[in-house]
Amino acid sequence: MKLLIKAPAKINLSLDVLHKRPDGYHEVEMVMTTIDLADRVELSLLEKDIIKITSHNRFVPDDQRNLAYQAALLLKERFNVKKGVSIMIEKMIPVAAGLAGGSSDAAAALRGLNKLWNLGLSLDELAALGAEIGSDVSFCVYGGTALATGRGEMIQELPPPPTCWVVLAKPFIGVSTAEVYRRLNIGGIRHPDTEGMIQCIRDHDFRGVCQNVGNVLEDVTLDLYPEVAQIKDQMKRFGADAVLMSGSGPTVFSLVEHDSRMHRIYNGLRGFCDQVFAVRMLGERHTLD
Ligand SMILES: C[C@@](CO)(OP(=O)(O)O)[C@H](O)COP(=O)(O)OP(=O)(O)OC[C@H]1O[C@@H](n2ccc(N)nc2=O)[C@H](O)[C@@H]1O
Ligand SMILES: Nc1ncnc2c1ncn2[C@@H]1O[C@H](COP(=O)(O)OP(=O)(O)O)[C@@H](O)[C@H]1O
Repeated sequence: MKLLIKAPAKINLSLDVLHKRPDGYHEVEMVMTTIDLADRVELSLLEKDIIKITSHNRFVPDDQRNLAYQAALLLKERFNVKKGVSIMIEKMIPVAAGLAGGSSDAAAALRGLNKLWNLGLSLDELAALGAEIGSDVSFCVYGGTALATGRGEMIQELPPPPTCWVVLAKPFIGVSTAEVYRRLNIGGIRHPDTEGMIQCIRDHDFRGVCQNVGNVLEDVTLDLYPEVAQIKDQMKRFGADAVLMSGSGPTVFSLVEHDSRMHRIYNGLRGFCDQVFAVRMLGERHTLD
């Protein structure tokens, strides 16, 4: 038996850090949404009791470091599964980009293996297991749009944001999330208006959403990699309605209402950056079918 699961990337429309916790993680408030840029995760049932990972992308680990492997191992150990799985990841999401590609692969593995191994778990149960793998995995289990709090694993569903284009550009650098959090000067943070963002999403107010985007990790990554600031400037010059770095970066995204501007930004950035995408947001949450 084989299953093909779509594992979409996320962007952070707003990302705030409230304080550093005693466990070393940071307490966050993030408005996140999934976009139509997705890895394809193919799961094949193996009678032999092994987890096998393959991917054609040389940046994707093919062993226990892979978050999808960790998802399979967690389910096997927790529910005493004696069957195996072969996981093939067709990577479309840039790696170490602030787009939660690895977390989304893990979430897809959780959703798919629930079916392949007949575990009968709910999305809430899968999301709780996902939190054991990484802070972004719970959100990726549900997909859609949400407010994420705690260290990112506490998820409250939100309605989809107003329809627009999302143009993404990733420079040829990878960013360490741990390092970006470590370098953050919590005392100097200018906090985004998370409540304002949520209200604008509820009101279908595109201008308001654009005015309320904000990411407190942006300055840290901009200091480390000036090319991220250059991409932001380019997107603004080409007429983006809003421009922000996603997560810990280095991917920058712009929100764009009109098709003609989307084309202008996409074409302008392609000469400047190695990975550029123009996609829609995915409004709906995943379902267990
Ligand atoms: C910044 C964000 C925003 O969505 O995404 P990315 O840029 O990774 O996509 C997330 O907070 C990243 O989530 P994720 O990448 O799952 O983080 P984890 O694997 O749990 O943690 C990696 C490291 O980041 C730091 N970390 C992560 C989350 C958090 N709330 N506080 C932290 O301090 C910790 O040092 C941890 O060791
Ligand atoms: N399935 C996976 N896809 C991509 N990277 C993975 C995966 N599993 C583990 N990793 C590791 O996780 C790191 C962060 O990758 P990724 O999830 O793409 O970025 P981010 O945390 O910035 O959203 C990578 O450097 C890679 O070594």
